[in-house]
Amino acid sequence: MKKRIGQLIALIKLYLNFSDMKRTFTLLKPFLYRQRKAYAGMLLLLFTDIFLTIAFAWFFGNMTDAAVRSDFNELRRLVPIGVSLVVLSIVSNFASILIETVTTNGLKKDLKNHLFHHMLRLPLGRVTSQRSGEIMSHFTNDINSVDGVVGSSLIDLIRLPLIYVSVFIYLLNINWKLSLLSVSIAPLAVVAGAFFGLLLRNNSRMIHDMYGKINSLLTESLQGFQVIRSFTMEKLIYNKYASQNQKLYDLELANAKLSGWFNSGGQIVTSITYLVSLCLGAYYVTQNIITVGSLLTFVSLVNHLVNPLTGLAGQWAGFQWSVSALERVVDVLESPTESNTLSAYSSLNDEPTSICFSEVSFGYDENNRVFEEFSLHIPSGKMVAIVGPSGAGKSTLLNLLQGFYLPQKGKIYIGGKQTDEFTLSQLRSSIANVPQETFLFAGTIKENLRLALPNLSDEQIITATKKAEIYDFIASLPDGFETEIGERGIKLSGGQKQRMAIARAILKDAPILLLDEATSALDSETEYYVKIALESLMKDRTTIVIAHRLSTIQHADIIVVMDQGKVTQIGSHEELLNKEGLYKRLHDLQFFEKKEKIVALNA
Ligand SMILES: Nc1ncnc2c1ncn2[C@@H]1O[C@H](COP(=O)(O)OP(=O)(O)OP(=O)(O)O)[C@@H](O)[C@H]1O
Repeated sequence: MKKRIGQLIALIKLYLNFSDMKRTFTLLKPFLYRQRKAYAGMLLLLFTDIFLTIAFAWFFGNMTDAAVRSDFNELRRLVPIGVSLVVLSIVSNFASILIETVTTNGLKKDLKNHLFHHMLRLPLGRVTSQRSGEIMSHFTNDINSVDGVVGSSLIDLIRLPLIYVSVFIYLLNINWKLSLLSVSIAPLAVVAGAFFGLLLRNNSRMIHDMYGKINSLLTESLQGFQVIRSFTMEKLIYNKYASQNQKLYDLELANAKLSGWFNSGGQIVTSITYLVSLCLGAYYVTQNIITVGSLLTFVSLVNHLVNPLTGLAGQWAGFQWSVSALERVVDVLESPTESNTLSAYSSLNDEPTSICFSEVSFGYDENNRVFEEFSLHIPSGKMVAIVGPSGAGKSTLLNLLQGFYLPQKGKIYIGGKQTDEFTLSQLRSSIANVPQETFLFAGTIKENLRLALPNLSDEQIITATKKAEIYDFIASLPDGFETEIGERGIKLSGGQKQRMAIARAILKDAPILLLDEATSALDSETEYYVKIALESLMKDRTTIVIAHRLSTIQHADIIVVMDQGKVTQIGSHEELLNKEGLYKRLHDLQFFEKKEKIVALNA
């Protein structure tokens, strides 16, 4: 019981905390402003709507009175007015639908573009720390839930009170006692609305979170489909999905019940008001206090007294639904980006350039450092190989150099200039990277190769693929360079993907070349030829090579041995072999392993 009261108090505090709403509207302000013309149109239609509401009630009452009096002249005068009102109503409805689409869908489109623009500029760590399904649900579910705070919902915040006041004033003129009695029920509707809004907001928040979770599960299931198959996880993953779906269903059901109660409450208030006005009004007619027409005008307008109140409360509920979705989007949009503009290729210079890490300290999380005061100088145009055990920080070094992460301490220099003197576009355009895992986009082979540089000619592409030893394979395909390779390049083998990545690096033609296990997926023969191509590519470039197989880096100008984020040895292959240390141990291990394999094959 105590716990429940505590929960309720926490909920009320949350509800009365308007900072989320403030954040949401700060986010929406420029997008609403962009639709200002449409909103001006909506305001115009709003006054037309109020005019039509009262005019129809007036028309209805006057027609009735004229009929009761058998006044044909009056009827003849009224009919064209009625027709005009109907025409105006049709035009205004059509315009409302059109303007509603412009404001709501236009805003959603702009907001989605803005979110994607922002997401593309977020630091890598921020994006990779969130599950991709969660991010997807911002675009699919969260932004699409914006309807409660924009378009007609926003205008309703003005429209409903205005209708309320206008109708009330008009009804006062008919009979003030009847009018006052009709509005006496108003506070009940307001209190009920506020209470249901409170419950709905909390539920809405949980529903949006659940959408995010389910989206994540679905995305991961598709991405890891092969793993699911090989570990026979189908039943497990299905049960997880079904259970999350059940939770979503329960939450949505609870929401529906709340909305149901809320609507029924509104209906009760409306019906009571209607019945009371009708009974009392009928009595006034019998006493000749008001005419039959006035009574009809009154009862047809009295709904507009209660509806704005229940409508406002309903608006409030929709508002809560939207705010709870948009605050998830605001969380992303408030994350600082690494640049103000979207990066695009920006050539710096083709000259080989030196690289220097000076007392760099870095950890993916502050308390868990990968590097502590790490320093390394790589002379311009040289090939440096980095070896060391798994987890030593080799790939992290390449991540830092490309500005994917920023060091917590220390500096990185390229050609004597600190990296933050370059724009991120310049920095990344001057580096060609062949990562450990090749990512290819769904599309054709040519489209994937064209990513390397803008305006590549077909000849350049053919030459690069020949150097990367992938041309013959591409030429053997029925569609050649136009072959679709599937999502993530699923239709290519690991070695083929790796050669595509090498071809891309050749095409990029950047002064710095990073090769992270770039030939690990190739068979010995292909590796031999690809290495020849890479060696010619390395000429006049500063190259960092990460390799586990020491046989592939024996000709490196400098070999750096890393262990636990520190340089433990540095020198040429021969120098390091003549010293006791990690390099010699790794070399001996690999050498004997190879020898054992040859002996086994010969046996
Ligand atoms: N995105 C990340 N977030 C958090 N920690 C990470 C991330 N990437 C790597 N690490 C951690 O940083 C350390 C260094 O990883 P890194 O990938 O640089 O090692 P490596 O020497 O390249 O290893 P390998 O030879 O296995 O590729 C490891 O302890 C790893 O767990």
